[in-house]
Amino acid sequence: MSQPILQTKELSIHFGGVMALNKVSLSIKNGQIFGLIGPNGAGKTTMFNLLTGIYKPTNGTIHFKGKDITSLKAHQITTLGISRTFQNIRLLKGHTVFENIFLATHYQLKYGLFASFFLSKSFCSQEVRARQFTNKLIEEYKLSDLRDEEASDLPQGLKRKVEIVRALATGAELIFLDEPAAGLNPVETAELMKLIKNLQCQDKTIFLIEHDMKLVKGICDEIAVLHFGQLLDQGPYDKVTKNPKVIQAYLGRRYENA
Ligand SMILES: Nc1ncnc2c1ncn2[C@@H]1O[C@H](COP(=O)(O)OP(=O)(O)OP(=O)(O)O)[C@@H](O)[C@H]1O
Repeated sequence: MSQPILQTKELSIHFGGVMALNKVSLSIKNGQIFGLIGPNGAGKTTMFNLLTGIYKPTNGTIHFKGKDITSLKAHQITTLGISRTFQNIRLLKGHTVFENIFLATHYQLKYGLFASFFLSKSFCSQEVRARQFTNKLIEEYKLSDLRDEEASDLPQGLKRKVEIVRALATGAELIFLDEPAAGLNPVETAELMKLIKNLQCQDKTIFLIEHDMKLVKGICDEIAVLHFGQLLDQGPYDKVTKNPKVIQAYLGRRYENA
């Protein structure tokens, strides 16, 4: 767990007069569970949007496994091995759990439009492998009973789980989770924590945004704190949460309750 998998250098973006991120330099090591915390409007989701190619930075660089991905498009970044979930769960309406996960496997497939149109041998064998991979994930993450259920009709905790498994189905090594515990009850949150730890055991690196400090304290190897677009501190939970600037800007009662 020593090599950085993701590094930002002086990453900045402004929207008109709003400096949403200002010279943020972060380093996330391979295999870590890394937490990003900070008050509402601090720039956390903007950070994810930059790292996944949805926004382009005004200044600064992003490297993934040593490769400069700053100007790549969102689908190119996903193909390289980065995937995400959203603050408001975004599952495909009218599609089953299987279909939601299966569609995500297509980031790993290597055939063109021509091959798919004429159902070439390569297309067919890759489709078979994609189905097998989807079934393996469904079994592994204990979703078999829900395989043919409409994903968007499931309870919140299960929807979140399907969204995370869908991120895995892209073949991602690095997974961003934007407030994964939002809207979950304590039992669902405990299940989620186990799921995230399990992803780490499978050599995935996790970068998550979260306000639930029990979750952050319970599973994060390192955390970073944003405040008005600036990085206040980065390091192990116990060190960062003792930083007076961090306590003043964000933690307050959250820290006492964690
Ligand atoms: N597309 C956009 N256009 C204009 N301003 C934006 C845009 N996206 C984000 N911002 C602004 O950037 C700042 C940071 O927002 P961001 O959503 O990243 O905060 P956050 O830390 O994720 O907050 P929360 O915890 O509430 O989700 C805010 O002032 C927000 O209004």
